[in-house]
Amino acid sequence: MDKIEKNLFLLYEFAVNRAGVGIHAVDKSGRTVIYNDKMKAIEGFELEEVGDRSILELFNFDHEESTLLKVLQSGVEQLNIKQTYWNRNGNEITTINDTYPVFHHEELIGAVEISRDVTALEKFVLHPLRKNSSPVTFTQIIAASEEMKTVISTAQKASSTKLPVLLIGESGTGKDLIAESIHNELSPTNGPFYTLYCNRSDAALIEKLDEDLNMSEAFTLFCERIDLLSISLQQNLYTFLKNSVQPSHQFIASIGDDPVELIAKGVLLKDLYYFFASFTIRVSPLRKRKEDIMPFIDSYFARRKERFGSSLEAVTPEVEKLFLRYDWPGNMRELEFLLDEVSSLATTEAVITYDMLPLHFRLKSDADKPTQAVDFIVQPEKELLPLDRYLKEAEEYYLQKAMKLHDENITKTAQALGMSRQNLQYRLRKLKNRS
Ligand SMILES: Nc1ncnc2c1ncn2[C@@H]1O[C@H](COP(=O)(O)OP(=O)(O)OP(=O)(O)O)[C@@H](O)[C@H]1O
Repeated sequence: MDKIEKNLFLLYEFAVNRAGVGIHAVDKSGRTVIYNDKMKAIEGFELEEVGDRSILELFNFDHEESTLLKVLQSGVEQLNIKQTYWNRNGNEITTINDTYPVFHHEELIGAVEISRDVTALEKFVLHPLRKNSSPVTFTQIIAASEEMKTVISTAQKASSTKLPVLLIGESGTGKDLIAESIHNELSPTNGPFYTLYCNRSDAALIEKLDEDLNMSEAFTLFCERIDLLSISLQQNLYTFLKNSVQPSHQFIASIGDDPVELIAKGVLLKDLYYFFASFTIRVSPLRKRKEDIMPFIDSYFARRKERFGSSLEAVTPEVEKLFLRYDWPGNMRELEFLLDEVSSLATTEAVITYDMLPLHFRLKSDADKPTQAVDFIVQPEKELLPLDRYLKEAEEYYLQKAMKLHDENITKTAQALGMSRQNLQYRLRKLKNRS
């Protein structure tokens, strides 16, 4: 490389690494030649792990499953392909990908994938019922169970003291909703409500908090899932919080598990825990307060009717029984997604019947009735599924069970299933995209 070319290369390299989109380029044999910083953040790989390795080897998938390879083979671009998956660090990511073949003098020399991380946007779009409506208040939180009633009354007390609050609960139990309700209950009212999505925060973002938050106006800062930040970023966050404490600001954080265990495992900084722990609110998983299920469904139908004129207003007793028996590992979020899925397919129906439930849910929720599994698969009165669809559903069911058995640990599950970690992760990601 002469000097001009070398300088140009350095400039390109600089630009590629500062780009706000993920860039992954492979040469014509499928070997990775460019893997920029944003792509590393999205997928959770390091260049050393990816560089000079074929993507087939890296992700352990078949030719037809990789868009980069598809494009290499066909020479045809693939645009706007949306993917949602868990990256290598266990974070759920949604990207929109454009993949292009690259030609030089009409000869194909490689392919480039450009990924836009739309995770935050997706989060916004996925909750149109909530985000487009008026600010969240305690009255919108379904609390039929004694557990949730206690949560609400403790949260109301917290908002009257303005002390920092720590919300503890599994994913999807409603911690965000409670945080926003505390903010909207404050008196006098606070200015803006900021959410720091810790599972997507990088060092720069935490450093920028100082610049981004206007310290002179009263605000609420909700640090969502601080346990997902690295310990060094938790330390940075703690330093920032300590220096910005003012009586007018409200600080709230959430974590996904018991703090004592998280501290013992070394994933939660003790100082940060103590900062928020003045008011600790534990939100039980939905399986421990099933009284909230049916009232939530009623309120879901009412909101849908009001916003979209939907005709749905009930579920059959059979579906109700199934919902009350099922454990809802994804809590209210899982129930809400399921209702979204069923409602989007409904036309004029007023009642959700068992047949309207998606197959993946029927398989999961019938899991505790193994003796009926065979009857369920082949029922004389129902049409048989095409084999490939059935196999896909069975794969999803089996992988989910295996993950649950190994506490959602990908490495252990992959070992048990006799496959590589990347292969399992890739399959889970693919199933997620289908659902
Ligand atoms: N008690 C409830 N009443 C009404 N809606 C609820 C309730 N609990 C949860 N939801 C709804 O379920 C979805 C998930 O809730 P939310 O995002 O608050 O959960 P979370 O505990 O903060 O999850 P994560 O830890 O993954 O951030 C949201 O759409 C929320 O509106």
